[in-house]
Amino acid sequence: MIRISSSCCTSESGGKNKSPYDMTIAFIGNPSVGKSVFFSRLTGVGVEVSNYPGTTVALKRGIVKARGKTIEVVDLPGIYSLGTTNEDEKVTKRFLIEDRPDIIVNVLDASRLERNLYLTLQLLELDIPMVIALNQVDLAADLGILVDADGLSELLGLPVVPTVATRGIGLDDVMLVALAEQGKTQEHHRVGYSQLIRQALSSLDYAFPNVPPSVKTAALLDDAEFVDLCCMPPEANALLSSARRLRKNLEMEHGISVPETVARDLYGEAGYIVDSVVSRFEPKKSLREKIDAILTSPNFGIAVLISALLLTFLLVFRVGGFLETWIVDEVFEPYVIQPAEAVTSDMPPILGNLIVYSLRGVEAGFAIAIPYIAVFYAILSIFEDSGYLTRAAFLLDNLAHKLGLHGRAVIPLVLGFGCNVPAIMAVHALGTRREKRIASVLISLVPCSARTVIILGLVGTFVGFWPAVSIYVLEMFIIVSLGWILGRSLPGQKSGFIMEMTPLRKPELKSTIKKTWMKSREFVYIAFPLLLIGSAFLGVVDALGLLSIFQDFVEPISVGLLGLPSFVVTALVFGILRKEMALQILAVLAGTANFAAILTPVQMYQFAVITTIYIPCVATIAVLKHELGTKDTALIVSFTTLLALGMGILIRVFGPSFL
Ligand SMILES: Nc1nc2c(ncn2[C@@H]2O[C@H](COP(=O)(O)OP(=O)(O)OP(=O)(O)O)[C@@H](O)[C@H]2O)c(=O)[nH]1
Ligand SMILES: [Mg+2]
Repeated sequence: MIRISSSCCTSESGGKNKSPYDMTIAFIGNPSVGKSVFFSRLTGVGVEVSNYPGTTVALKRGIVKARGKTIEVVDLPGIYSLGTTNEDEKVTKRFLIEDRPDIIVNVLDASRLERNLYLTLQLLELDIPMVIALNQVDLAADLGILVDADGLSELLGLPVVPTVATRGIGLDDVMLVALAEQGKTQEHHRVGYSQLIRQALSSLDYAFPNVPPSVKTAALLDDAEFVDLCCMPPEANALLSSARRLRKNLEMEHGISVPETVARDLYGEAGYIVDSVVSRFEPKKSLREKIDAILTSPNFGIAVLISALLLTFLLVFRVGGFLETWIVDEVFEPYVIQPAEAVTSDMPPILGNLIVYSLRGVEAGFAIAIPYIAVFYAILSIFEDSGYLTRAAFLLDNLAHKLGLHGRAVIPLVLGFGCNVPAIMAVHALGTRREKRIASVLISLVPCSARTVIILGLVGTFVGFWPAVSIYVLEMFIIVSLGWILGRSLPGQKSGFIMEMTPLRKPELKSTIKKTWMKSREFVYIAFPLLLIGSAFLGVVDALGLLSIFQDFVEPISVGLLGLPSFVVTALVFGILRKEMALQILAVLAGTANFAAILTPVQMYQFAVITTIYIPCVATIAVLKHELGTKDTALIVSFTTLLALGMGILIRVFGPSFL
């Protein structure tokens, strides 16, 4: 057992050229192999770990101390190859070249070795010392797959350590081996390309003797970014133009496509290695396969999906609602709000309002938001970790294609139900800019957990469960229609990316609790200061009589067009800061959380639909701007505002017939 002490220092991006640490170890591998489990177990830093590809979207750094050394560990987004198709591949390549880690720990999923080895073979060409963590051997054994680690080590010429990251098995050994490999020249395996590629590479060898093999292969594949990063401009240009000439020759004279031949060679070699080191036996458990077959069958699977969604909302509604009532009625009102009102009744109005409004803000955060958000995240975490999220994506693949998206975009869309911000960040793993634009617009309309607070806390509690569900149906209808229109009208390249199905596993209670806790805590840190300041500000503004001036000013819209009480518009303005704040501020303004006393069912429905659709919250606007630019973001803000206004008017006109 080695002693590892850790400190949590993470940064989101690269850019370190001279390292202040004794060594840097980078965890690299395909998506969902367990890199982040390694990282968080080693550093103690709580990074997101989930059973769907593309969980880690930015490079994360942490520090551990082992054997008297200060080691920087880096968790990278999962990639399938060192190609040029997506941002994650570029981030990884840039990191490998600019930061040049001392050791790569290439994490492999033992149950999907062939696919994983493709990247391993590419990494070998970089000539950076490497250790293989053969992870998920437990799952592989369950599936009847046994990998001969020693045989693999011999074939690759690298140390191979079998691991089960989730149980911490083999982690110490990986670190020990990595420490021992630092600075060593490894006599590792080289890819045996087919003859024509070999010839092309050796003629580049002749002309550019000092350029490493990985750069020559990249040049032959026309990966200009990689070549530019590795060579000085004159040499890079000369290498790229020689490689282009060679590629053209090969394509004209021999009729082969160089990228296809290189890919075939790599897969061929990966296949050969797998044949030599993998043995299969009849797995013990086939129950998993039976469940999987049901979950992914076209008709039954969809029925399970719809039931799962309904059950989710029912659970969030029932458990969240129960907790909300208990916290408001049994804790806050008798022990906090009423005593505070009694104490402040003799104070000057500004001071009295400042205190009471602030406390109502805290009450709204604890009572209205946390119960729903925590229950929602607990369920979402079970969906993620069980592998159900990727099955949902698979089932909805057809529908996604109709919306101009790939099935994989379903994952960010579903994550959007939790929070739009990480969901929009996750779109960067999608293939094309066109797909990113469509997915981002649609995600910003997905009812996130903050909007769920409003839908369930207001309409679910005071109008009824089914009217609340109907808001989700309405939202889905808007999202599907908009996606359909955008899919047909937006120009750009369509993506043919293959989605990987992550294995079905039993979610772990510990992981569910940890994730729910992390996300709820994040909510408290981010939302509560805003909530307190917002409520206090509102109290002062109200005491000064400024609130009514603003409300009178927008009355033609709020009262005239929408038929809502004038104070509602103030709540809507606060909703731009954070969506659930709209409801919390509404409670503060109304002086009660019993919304039925101040609004009709139609008005509550209108309020919930408008807050769900209009302007994404500021955090979402910020990531939209980062991913899509100012123009697209401004378009989304204007479009959603108009759409919300239109829907508000429609509900005012037609709502009374239904509610
Ligand atoms: N059974 C089993 N599950 C594992 C093991 N290691 C990781 N997992 C699970 O695999 C899933 C993916 O783990 P992550 O650490 O998020 O994977 P990652 O490589 O960081 O994935 P990306 O961030 O998407 O690139 C999670 O559900 C983990 O609990 C293991 O050794 N055995
Ligand atoms: Mg990760």
